[in-house]
Amino acid sequence: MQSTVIAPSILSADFARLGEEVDNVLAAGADWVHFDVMDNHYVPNLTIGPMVCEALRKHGVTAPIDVHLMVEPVDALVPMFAQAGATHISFHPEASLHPHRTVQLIRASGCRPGVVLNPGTPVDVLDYLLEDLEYVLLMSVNPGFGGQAFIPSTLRKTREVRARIDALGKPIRLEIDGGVKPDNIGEIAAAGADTFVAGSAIFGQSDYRDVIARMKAAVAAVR
Ligand SMILES: O=C(CO)[C@H](O)[C@H](O)COP(=O)(O)O
Repeated sequence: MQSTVIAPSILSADFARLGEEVDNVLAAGADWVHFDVMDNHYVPNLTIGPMVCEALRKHGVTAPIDVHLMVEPVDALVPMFAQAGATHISFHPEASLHPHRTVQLIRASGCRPGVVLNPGTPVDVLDYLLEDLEYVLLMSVNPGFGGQAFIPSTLRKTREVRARIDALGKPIRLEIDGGVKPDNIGEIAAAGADTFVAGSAIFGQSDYRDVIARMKAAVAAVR
């Protein structure tokens, strides 16, 4: 079983104080930094690029940086993020002309590859990709914005992908992103997830340590 990872999404951080916000969530017990890249093309929003990732590394952040590319096309950004200090890079397979080649490119760039399934994307997209991945990211909201409600069918999809990973027998992480909160993270973990992205649930609270501890306790109670 993979260790539990809590990955705060900096989409909900105070961007005017980003370095300090990231320091604070990591000091409060977060494991990874989740870095949402939106291009106003693949998704109807615009966020941050490799320069901000590099700035976090220069600021002294040493934790894994989990870059979620909500962009189309994908490949040109992969080496840029690898160079900027990303450790994990995930992308939406329908946004790449050759998704398997993109997986190879991420690995060749020195990062861990993941693919992202939107709420309406069938799990079959994993058929010929899963064995070459380090993680699968299931979106539990439609991508583009923080603060949306968790879509319940994600639990069924989480169980389906968990079964595929277990059948393969490889240490592939199963990450869930969107509407994850202390009061639903337990059932998400029980469905088979081990890696949890949370934006508004963490950055919307004043006490990051308390909310991260409550999330980890809820996961530990079912794993
Ligand atoms: O990828 C995302 C949106 O596309 C965000 O990471 C996600 O929505 C997290 O925000 P919240 O926890 O507030 O739902």
